[in-house]
Amino acid sequence: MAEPLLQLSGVHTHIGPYHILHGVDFSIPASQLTVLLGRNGAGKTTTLRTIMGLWQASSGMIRFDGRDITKTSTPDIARAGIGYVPESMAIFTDLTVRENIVLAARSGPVEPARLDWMLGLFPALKRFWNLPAGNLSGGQKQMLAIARAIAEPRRLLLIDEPTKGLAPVMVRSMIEAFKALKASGETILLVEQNFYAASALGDNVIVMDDGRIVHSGAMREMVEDKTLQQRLLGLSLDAHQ
Ligand SMILES: Nc1ncnc2c1ncn2[C@@H]1O[C@H](COP(=O)(O)OP(=O)(O)OP(=O)(O)O)[C@@H](O)[C@H]1O
Repeated sequence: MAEPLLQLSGVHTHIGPYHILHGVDFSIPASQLTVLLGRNGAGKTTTLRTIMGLWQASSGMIRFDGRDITKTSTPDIARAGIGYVPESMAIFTDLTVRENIVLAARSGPVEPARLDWMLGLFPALKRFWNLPAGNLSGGQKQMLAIARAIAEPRRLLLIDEPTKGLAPVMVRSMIEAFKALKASGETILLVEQNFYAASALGDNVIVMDDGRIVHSGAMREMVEDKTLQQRLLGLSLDAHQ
């Protein structure tokens, strides 16, 4: 079997005096979408931040594309090709949609073909191209944050709860955009609490609780196994949108 693109082995993370991750192990295969599920406070965001080097793992190893990145700085992790969209979205609300995207491409102008592809994924951004991003709806802001993350080619995208608080119609648009992203061969690790979106998109699923991985496997297996779902969805996921 091919080596996974990302692999966490026995990762522990402390935030100040608090021990948050307790030996996290999982791997992310290339060109697939892996969903990370778990109730509030399970450690999902901490896992993404630890991969990005925003929190330093206190022990264990994180390998990306065959290279140990456990102690690599965040800018170098980003340069290695990992894009991160935090839950807070990180967009500039006073700048236009265009300016937000221009600023996200650090190594030069966005390739025209890439821009067309991005605006095809998120057509709303084209409509609001010259308007301040603060005017966008919550879902459109989320789409802009994702577009910023893919303004340059990435090897891996880490995306934290993109459907959180969105109306069902916007959740469906987001699912369509993610399906198109998947079809382009992107490798994605998606934190998602909405099981409707998670099951529509995931090739693989990882479930966390209390800073530990309590399940990992194929999403299809979980969708078909009601007993497993009941046990894991009892971790207060949204079973429907
Ligand atoms: N800066 C911090 N200082 C102290 N504890 C923190 C900090 N950030 C997170 N934690 C704690 O770490 C644990 C895991 O939080 P984390 O945000 O990773 O969970 P999560 O699964 O992403 O939950 P949510 O869905 O609510 O975002 C929680 O108990 C949280 O209170």
